[in-house]
Amino acid sequence: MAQLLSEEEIQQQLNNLPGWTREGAKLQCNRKFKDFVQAIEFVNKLVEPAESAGHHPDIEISYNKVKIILTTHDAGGLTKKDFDLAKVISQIS
Ligand SMILES: C[C@H](O)[C@H](O)[C@H]1CNC2=NC(N)=NC(=O)C2=N1
Repeated sequence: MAQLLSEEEIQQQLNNLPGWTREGAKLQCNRKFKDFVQAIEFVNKLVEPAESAGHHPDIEISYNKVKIILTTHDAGGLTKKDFDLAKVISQIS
């Protein structure tokens, strides 16, 4: 099972991850698109990297806005897996 990161490690990782905030045991990112279709296209692009990583974000879609939430459920908090996937998601437009 992935190891929970220390408070210091979490802060270090967050400093290298613009656009993401930490909400307790979760990482969160809000993205806004032109319309619903573009928002769904973005969500579709997350499927392959999430499946490859065996790690799956919670996703909230509201018309043209997408909220992505990452946490490692089986570890009960934030692990390297969350930050690794967050970095990949940040590269997707
Ligand atoms: C067995 C399977 O790999 C696990 O249940 C994975 C699946 N995807 C997951 N995704 C997330 N975000 N957290 C997990 O702990 C998690 N666990």
